[in-house]
Amino acid sequence: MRCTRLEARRMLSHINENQQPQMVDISEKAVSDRRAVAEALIELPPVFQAYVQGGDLFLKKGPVVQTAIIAGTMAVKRTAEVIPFCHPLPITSCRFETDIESQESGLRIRLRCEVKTCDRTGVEMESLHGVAIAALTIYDMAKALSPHIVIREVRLLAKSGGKKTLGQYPLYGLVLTGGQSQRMGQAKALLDYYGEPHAQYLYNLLAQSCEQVFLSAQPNQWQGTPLADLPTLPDILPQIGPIAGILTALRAYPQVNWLVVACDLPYLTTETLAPLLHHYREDVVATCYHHPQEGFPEPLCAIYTPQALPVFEAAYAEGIYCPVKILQRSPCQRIAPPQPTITANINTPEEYHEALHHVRRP
Ligand SMILES: Nc1nc2c(ncn2[C@@H]2O[C@H](COP(=O)(O)OP(=O)(O)OP(=O)(O)O)[C@@H](O)[C@H]2O)c(=O)[nH]1
Ligand SMILES: [Mg+2]
Repeated sequence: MRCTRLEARRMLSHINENQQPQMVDISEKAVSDRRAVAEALIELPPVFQAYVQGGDLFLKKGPVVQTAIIAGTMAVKRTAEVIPFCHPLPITSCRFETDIESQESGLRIRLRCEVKTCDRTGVEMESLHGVAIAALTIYDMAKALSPHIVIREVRLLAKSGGKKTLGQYPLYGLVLTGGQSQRMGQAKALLDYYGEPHAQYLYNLLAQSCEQVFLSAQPNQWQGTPLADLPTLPDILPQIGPIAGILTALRAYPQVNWLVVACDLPYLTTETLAPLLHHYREDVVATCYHHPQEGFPEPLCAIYTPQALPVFEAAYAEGIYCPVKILQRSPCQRIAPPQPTITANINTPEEYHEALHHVRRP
């Protein structure tokens, strides 16, 4: 598989000019507050159920969950000693949340570890190391009673901090390109307003403020085109309009903010996107522009929070596929567009030729 230009640039910082691995140089990065949350699930057979008491599991070696938290906290502080290219960081907070669930099949212990620092790089390795060692400690404390213990789903739930985050979540970008462009008669994502395919232009624009950007498309839609190398999230739902792309993205990365834009918006620039980023709110489903005349919310130039996933799932289950309707019935923050044209989408060849006059000012 060919790697994208972005991946190539990222990979380069992990190797030196002699192709040897090295620690990424973060000397020039800005210091900022950073947070990461990781989770692990541990499954234990039914024999353990008799030992649960007040949120812990009391076995011969002692209180299992409490001991795991201590082990995990120590692990968090020593991550850089264990993982070769990990930077040592001052940990300003380390908190575990635990939950024991009793099921027919046995016990399920869920461990979450939230780590904070204020530094030049993130603490995701620290939170992952913390839950991994806490889970191994549970295994060690419990194995004498039964070795049939499974540690599963050690994963990162959230990471924030640095430039490309909003509130407590990282910002990801999605350029919707999965439509059929029937009215245009040619792919809208490939139209040229600024000297390159417009989806490429929007990808670059979003990459200025987003940690990762994806094209939302049909599987293999852009093979053999200039967009082929861009990271893509292929729809996992039928081609029922933009909701298919938005829901695919929300499901794939539920713990991020999504800046979603349609590929047929020619007037988006750093300046016209700035108010959305500036007015972002975490306690709503989306922050979006409203249409100056009609007054409805524009869902295809908006920032969605993780709250959008259950809202879109419910709408999809009810057969409501129109994103405008979904936003109209959800708590969202609408802001006035700095220019009325920002939300103008271009659907026909006539509109395209007209728009070219406006975007290419001398
Ligand atoms: N991922 C994804 N994006 C879609 C889908 N349908 C439409 N879009 C995108 O959503 C945005 C708005 O859609 P429309 O204006 O209807 O665009 P379109 O469907 O390509 O154009 P028409 O065929 O003329 O309706 C565009 O950026 C489309 O590429 C879909 O099923 N999946
Ligand atoms: Mg359409």
